[in-house]
Amino acid sequence: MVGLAMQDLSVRYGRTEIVSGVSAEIPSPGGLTAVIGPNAAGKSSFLKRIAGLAKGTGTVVVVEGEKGDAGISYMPQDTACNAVLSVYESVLMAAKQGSGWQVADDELSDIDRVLASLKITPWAFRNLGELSGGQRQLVAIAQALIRKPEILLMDEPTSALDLYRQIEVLTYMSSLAERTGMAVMIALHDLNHALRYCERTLVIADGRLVASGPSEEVITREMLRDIYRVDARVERCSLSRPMVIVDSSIV
Ligand SMILES: Nc1ncnc2c1ncn2[C@@H]1O[C@H](COP(=O)(O)OP(=O)(O)OP(=O)(O)O)[C@@H](O)[C@H]1O
Repeated sequence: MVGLAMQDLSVRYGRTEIVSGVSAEIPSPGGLTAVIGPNAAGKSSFLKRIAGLAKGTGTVVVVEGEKGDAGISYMPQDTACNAVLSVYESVLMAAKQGSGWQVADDELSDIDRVLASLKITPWAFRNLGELSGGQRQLVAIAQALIRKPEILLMDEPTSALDLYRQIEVLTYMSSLAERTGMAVMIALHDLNHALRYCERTLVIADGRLVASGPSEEVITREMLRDIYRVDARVERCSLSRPMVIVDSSIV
């Protein structure tokens, strides 16, 4: 069961400050938190700063975590691939990152379990270079999960997946977070995913946190107008789930 406290985070690339003064708390147990906002708003930079992969000021404290900073894992937006590795080898390498090369039986069982949970076992011995973009994205998720992070930062993890896989992955992440107490922050462009799968949402615009709270309270007509510049409504579908219906862009 972990949470996260972020205080006054900033990110700088050279002299340019891209993210400024972001403070937010993810209570324990973390569950799923969406990070939304327009293109180039600073979502990836914010996640990288939390993971210690981008330079800047501010503090990140892992609340109740056993591994401290070591328990944070970042899954990048671009899933770079080493074409000479098989899926299985690439997940094994991710598992062994930062530790020795001896492999125990239970580590191999963990890999089997992660591949099975994402339904990618049939490709286990195919080379990464032969996979489609969506298949590679699922492997990247497996590489992130095999490290058993306490806090997982996922940068648009479903952007290359078909609708069925998007739902499968987010449902799985949601149940995994509930079962393990893991905190998952997910940069997303699909606001219906944020409404449906994420307990809370942070909105980043121009590098600043402009709203945060329960997803349904944050994703409102006003926010969509002010931040996304679209005329849109949040209505309930026949199953009573909230969803965004876009009428037009605002010129
Ligand atoms: N390594 C870098 N060096 C310089 N500028 C960068 C670097 N990485 C990102 N930026 C700039 O920082 C800004 C925010 O980028 P970032 O990738 O954090 O946005 P984002 O909200 O994740 O965008 P998107 O939704 O388009 O993926 C952009 O203007 C981008 O050009």
